[in-house]
Amino acid sequence: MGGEAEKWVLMVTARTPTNIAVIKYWGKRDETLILPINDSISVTLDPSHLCTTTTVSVSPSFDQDRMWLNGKEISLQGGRFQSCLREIRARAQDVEDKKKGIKINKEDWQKLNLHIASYNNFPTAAGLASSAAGLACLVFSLAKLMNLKEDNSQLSAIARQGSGSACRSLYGGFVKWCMGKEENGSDSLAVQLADEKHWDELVIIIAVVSARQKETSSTSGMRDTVETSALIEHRAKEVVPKRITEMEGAIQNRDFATFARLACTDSNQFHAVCLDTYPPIFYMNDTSHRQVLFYIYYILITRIS
Ligand SMILES: Nc1ncnc2c1ncn2[C@@H]1O[C@H](COP(=O)(O)OP(=O)(O)OP(=O)(O)O)[C@@H](O)[C@H]1O
Ligand SMILES: C[C@@](O)(CCOP(=O)(O)OP(=O)(O)O)CC(=O)O
Repeated sequence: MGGEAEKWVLMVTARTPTNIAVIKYWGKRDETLILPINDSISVTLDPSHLCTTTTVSVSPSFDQDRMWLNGKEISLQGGRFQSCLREIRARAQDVEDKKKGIKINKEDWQKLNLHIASYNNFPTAAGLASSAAGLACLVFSLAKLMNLKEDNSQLSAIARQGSGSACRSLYGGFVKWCMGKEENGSDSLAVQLADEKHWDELVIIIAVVSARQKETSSTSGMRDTVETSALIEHRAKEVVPKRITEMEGAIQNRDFATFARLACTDSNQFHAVCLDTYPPIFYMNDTSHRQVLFYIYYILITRIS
């Protein structure tokens, strides 16, 4: 380790958008590695809208890993944060900043502590996938700080271990999380189906009708569903595989009628398995029942040729 040992600080800031699932992930086959019971597909939002901004910094003067979320210190002791930190440190490379006279050898990352400050510009834990943007941003910014060689798909497998939906936020556009078959999760990662320019007439409008924290987190809600719902196996094995194939086709062909029908029916089935869970989970309120929560508008732009 070089530089004036006690004084230097190296930092990286990254911004990551959230993603909205159009074929939803709900249910795990492995709780620790976060392996899902079905594939899912999402649309990543424009990074200038709903997003997380995370600054990660390292200094020999930091005496422990610490994290602040929206200005308030939170514990990094949870298994999910620890999995991400461990996986990233294991892949860390040498880093040199000649201007600052800093040289960090890859072994040094095991001893150096991190300070992490993250902000969501939208409600946290309210059903707008803050864990997706948050954990993807954490993994991406740490990968930059520690000079990882892994590509986004390999990073998505690390982000997945922080929060399942986070693996899809490593890419823009339309993204598929392939559930994978391996027990160690090595093939459970995100791939980009089409980039953000592919369907630029598609506009997603998110209307927040309640910014309150959800009563049941996704993590515990899907655990209860897998344990108690009689419908979830039928959804995961029979319904979703067909919808995934159809949705991939709808995206490739920019077929809005099919895209909208699948997104709406899949969302409705997700809420149906929540209701089929014991005790039942209610994520929709009266306003969402009046169908103003999500509207996806397809704007046909008339081009003068
Ligand atoms: N910026 C962030 N950095 C790190 N962790 C975050 C960040 N934002 C949220 N989280 C973590 O994600 C948790 C919220 O996840 P949860 O899945 O319950 O809600 P959500 O992701 O907002 O909604 P949903 O999963 O229904 O779309 C927070 O309690 C926190 O632990
Ligand atoms: C309804 C969902 O948004 C559920 C997201 O669940 P999380 O990814 O937040 O759950 P954990 O993996 O336990 O962190 C559907 C989806 O994003 O596919």
